[in-house]
Amino acid sequence: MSTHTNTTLITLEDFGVTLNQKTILQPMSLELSSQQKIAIIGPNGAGKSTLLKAIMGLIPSQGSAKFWGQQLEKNQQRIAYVPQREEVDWNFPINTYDLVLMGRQGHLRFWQRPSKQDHALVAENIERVGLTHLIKEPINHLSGGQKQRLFIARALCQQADLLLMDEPFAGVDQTSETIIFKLFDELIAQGKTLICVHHDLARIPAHFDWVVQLNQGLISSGTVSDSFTSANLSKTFPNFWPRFTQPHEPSTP
Ligand SMILES: Nc1ncnc2c1ncn2[C@@H]1O[C@H](COP(=O)(O)OP(=O)(O)OP(=O)(O)O)[C@@H](O)[C@H]1O
Repeated sequence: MSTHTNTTLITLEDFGVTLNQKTILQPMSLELSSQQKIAIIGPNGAGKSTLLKAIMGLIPSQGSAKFWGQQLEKNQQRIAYVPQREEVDWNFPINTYDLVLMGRQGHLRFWQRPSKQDHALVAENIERVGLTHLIKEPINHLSGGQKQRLFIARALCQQADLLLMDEPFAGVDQTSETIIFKLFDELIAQGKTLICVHHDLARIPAHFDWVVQLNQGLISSGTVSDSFTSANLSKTFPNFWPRFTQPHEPSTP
């Protein structure tokens, strides 16, 4: 059993994104606690990826985003970002092992070579995501699900406390999905916090604790039981609801 306690991890205040004079995310304020599996959901173009990139400081934003009550720069090493698969150059000439080893970079001074412990951590995390047999393969030889697991292994090597993942289940086979969800539970038990942009609404109740609903701004943020409701989903997905039905909430005729 975990000895960690939930604390406020992310605090956004009037946090918004405007790019090329277009408002992508209206200013929002919210708090997210640690040691939870948090899903970010919303229709295409809702601003889900934008929110992750903006809080990671990869694109400009307005307002304030704090991690453990401090600016990003103070905590960068404690946060791992797993980008959407399409954003990675899979033809980059690097193999599975070396890509995961990159997760250790932030822990090394520029003159230091990876230590025995660094290499042990790489091997351990590659094993954890079930890719040991592909250790020497160039990354573009991996399947969709294996590619997602590869980046999760790199994030694990970083030994981050917060993992921000942009659609880690996109194009993932059943084996990879099972491995990743199991890993999520192990990470939560270790006190980590996971934030995932997620598309599969049917998986939310079973696999996530908290859900943030976006549609060009914040629609709702709350526990799955309180906030994953038809009322909120119809605001988040106005063009599709009631085509979506919640697994635990029968649709009304
Ligand atoms: N640099 C940019 N300049 C202007 N608009 C942008 C820029 N980057 C993204 N956008 C727009 O911001 C909106 C939100 O994009 P984003 O990728 O965050 O959506 P998303 O919710 O992740 O969508 P999806 O589910 O399709 O991945 C889109 O309308 C997109 O066209």
